[in-house]
Amino acid sequence: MTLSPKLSCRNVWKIYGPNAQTLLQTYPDPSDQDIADAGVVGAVRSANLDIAEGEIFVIMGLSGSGKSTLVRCLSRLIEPTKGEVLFDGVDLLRASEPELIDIRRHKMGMVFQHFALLPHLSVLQNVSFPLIIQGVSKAQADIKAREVVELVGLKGREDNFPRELSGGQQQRVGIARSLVSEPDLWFLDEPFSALDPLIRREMQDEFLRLQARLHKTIVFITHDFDEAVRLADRIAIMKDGKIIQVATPEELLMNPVSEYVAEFTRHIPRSKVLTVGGLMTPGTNGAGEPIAQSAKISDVAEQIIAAEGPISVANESGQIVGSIDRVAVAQVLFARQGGA
Ligand SMILES: Nc1ncnc2c1ncn2[C@@H]1O[C@H](COP(=O)(O)OP(=O)(O)OP(=O)(O)O)[C@@H](O)[C@H]1O
Repeated sequence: MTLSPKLSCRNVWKIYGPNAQTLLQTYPDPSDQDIADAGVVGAVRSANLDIAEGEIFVIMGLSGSGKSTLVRCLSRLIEPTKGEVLFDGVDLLRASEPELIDIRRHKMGMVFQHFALLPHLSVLQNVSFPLIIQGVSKAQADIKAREVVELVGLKGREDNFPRELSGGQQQRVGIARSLVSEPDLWFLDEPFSALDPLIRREMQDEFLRLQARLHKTIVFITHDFDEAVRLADRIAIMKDGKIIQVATPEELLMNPVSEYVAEFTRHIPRSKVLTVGGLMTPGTNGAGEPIAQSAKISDVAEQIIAAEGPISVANESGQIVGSIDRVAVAQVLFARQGGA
C-alpha cells in the first residue's frame, strides 16, 4: 500500500427517496430502523475506502447490496447524498461539471456488463471513438486504437463489426475502448457476468495479464466470490449498503468478521488462496532450500509434505522469516470446508 491512496472515500452515503438529505441531517448515522421509518432506501451507508495505486480492488456483494451505487458515487456518475470522494487528492464532489467531464475522459475508464458498442462502426472505429471525441486526429486515433486492439487479442479483427464477433470478443472491444484513453483509474462493473463460464475464466486470465502490463488502479465489481478471489488484491464485502469487511482474499478466508462473510468463503479450496506466509511459524526453525512466503499452499504442498522437518520460508528479499511443516499444510489440505 502506498501512503497516499489513489482513490478514497469518506463517510459516503447514498439514500434514495424523498427527504434523504433531511434524514442525514437529523440522524448523522441512521439505523436500519430510522431508514425504514423514513421510507427511504439506504443504497450506500457510510462507505470508507482507501484504494492504492496499482491495486485490483474488488467490491463484492449479493444483488442489491449497493455495489453499483457505490462505484457510481466514486466516479460521481451518481451524486452521493453525503460524503467525500478524493481522487489523486482532488475532492470530486467539489469539482465543476467541466472538470468532471475532463477527469472522466482522461483519467477514468469504465466497462459495464451491458456496454454499448456502436453496431454500425467497425472494431477499430469503436475503439478509437473516445479519442475522436477528445479531438485526437483520425490518423493518431487509429494508431493508438490498433495498439489496444492488439493488446486485448483482437489483432486481425479491426474491420469486423460487433455483430460478427462472439460475446467474449465483443467484451474485449469494450475493454479496448475503455483503455484507449489510457485511464489511471479503471472501473469495471460485472464486465464478465454475461459470458459463459469457460470464456469468463479466459477473460479473467486475460484481464490479469493486461493488468500485469498496465498497472492500473482498478475497482472491479462482482457478485461472484470465486471471481473476486481470483482477481483481487483486496476485497470489500458489502451487505445492505454497508461495507462489512475489507481484506485480502487470504485474510477473508482466515479471519472472516462474521458468519455472513464466512459463508461466501466456504466452498473456496483453501490451499489455492492461503499462502505460506499466512501459515508459517515465525523464526529460524526451518531447514533446506527456502520457499517463498508468497507461494500458494497448493503449489508447494508436495514439497513441504515430502520434507522430514520444517522448511525455511523466505520473504521477497530472500531473508528467512519463518518455517512451515507438513502438519500446517495437512490441516489446510484435509480441513473440512469451513475450517481454516
Ligand atoms: N434510482 C434508484 N432509486 C431507488 N432505489 C435504488 C435506485 N438505484 C438503486 N436503488 C436501490 O439501491 C440498492 C442498491 O442497488 P445497487 O444497484 O447499487 O446494488 P448492486 O449490489 O449493484 O446490485 P446488482 O448486483 O443487482 O447490480 C437496491 O436496494 C436498489 O433497489
